[in-house]
Amino acid sequence: MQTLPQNPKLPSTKDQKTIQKSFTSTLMEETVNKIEQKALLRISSITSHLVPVSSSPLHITATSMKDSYHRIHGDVPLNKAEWRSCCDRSGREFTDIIYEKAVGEGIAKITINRPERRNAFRPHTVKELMHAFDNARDDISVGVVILTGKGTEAFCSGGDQALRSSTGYADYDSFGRLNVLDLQVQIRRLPKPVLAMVAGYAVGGGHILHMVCDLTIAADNAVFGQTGPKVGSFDAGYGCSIMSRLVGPKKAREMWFLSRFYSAQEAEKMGLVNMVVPLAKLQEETLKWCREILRNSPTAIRVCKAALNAVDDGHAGLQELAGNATLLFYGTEEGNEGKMAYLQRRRPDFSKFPRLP
Ligand SMILES: CC(C)(COP(=O)(O)OP(=O)(O)OC[C@H]1O[C@@H](n2cnc3c(N)ncnc32)[C@H](O)[C@@H]1OP(=O)(O)O)[C@@H](O)C(=O)NCCC(=O)NCCSC(=O)c1cc(O)c2ccccc2c1O
Repeated sequence: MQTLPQNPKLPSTKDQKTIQKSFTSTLMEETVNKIEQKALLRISSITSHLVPVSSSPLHITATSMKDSYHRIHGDVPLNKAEWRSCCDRSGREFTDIIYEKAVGEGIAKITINRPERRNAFRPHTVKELMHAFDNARDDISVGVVILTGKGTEAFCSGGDQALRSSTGYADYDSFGRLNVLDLQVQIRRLPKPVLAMVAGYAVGGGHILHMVCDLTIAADNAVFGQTGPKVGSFDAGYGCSIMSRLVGPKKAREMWFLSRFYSAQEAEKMGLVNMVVPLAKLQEETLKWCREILRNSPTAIRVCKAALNAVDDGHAGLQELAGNATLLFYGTEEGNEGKMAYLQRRRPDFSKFPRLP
């Protein structure tokens, strides 16, 4: 046990004893707290995969802990967001999607709006999705983007099979397209987190869309799977490589070769989703995650997203990550000295900048 150091400045032995007593009891209290916290965490880790955390009677999360980290960074508000709807860049209403921003918060929400087709996308849908993602990227007040589907039946059921032709999916042009591949890359490279909020089916190309998002919050009615091999299609790009990274090579083969469907709970166990919540709590939980992310450093998140993708994305991944280094360098005096010297037609003086070890 720790003892107080002998201090000649302390007034009396009696007082010292009193202080020693209160010091000891504080220490004991802290120790009991720590043991309690460890036990709570242990119980939480055992039970969290058995029942959705939010519906568990043992609703114990790290945020209920009492240490200074949790006291300072603790809970985020769970209030509903007030959504303001946005038009496309020419001021026209979107037809296949709903694009909204939360008033006073850095959250954009993009909803695929073809519920009568289980939110299957056609080329025009993808075109609109790309416009919205572009806008969310360029809007500096937006820090996080939610991608979801209208209604509770489906997040997205992939490409609209009624429009599939020998040249891809065709609607507004006489030729077909596979433009969802460009959308996947756009989400992957977006320097802000994208959260998939999944209720109902996320299958086929819709399953791949949730996989390319950074995080997935699923309702307990969500269903995940690839259908390609049953409908004469496949996505041998991100659809295979990202899946293999997420669930491992064996499980990825199972998902593609057998084309089965998996429940939300199974998907969570496989590492396909971050959290499963009751359908009624889906929006609330997703907003909570967004708000928690928005409290953190946007630059740290931006660089981490690029870094987490860099190895898998090869040259393109490195380019994205390295672009962040350049961006940060432009904000330094050293970077600025180079620019100023060029503009002032003089030799740059980098001598005052340290060569850090
Ligand atoms: C998603 C389902 C399992 C849902 O079944 P459920 O019984 O709940 O509903 P219905 O089947 O009755 O559907 C209601 C209604 O929606 C229509 N619909 C659903 N999905 C689609 C779709 N993908 N395309 C067109 N229409 C769809 C359905 O026909 C009904 O209409 P009614 O008029 O009859 O009311 C089930 O619907 C289902 O299995 N859907 C198909 C899933 C699928 O196979 N998707 C395509 C996979 S391939 C793909 O997505 C894909 C797209 C790309 O752009 C690629 C690009 C590059 C490479 C690969 C690509 C790729 O593989």
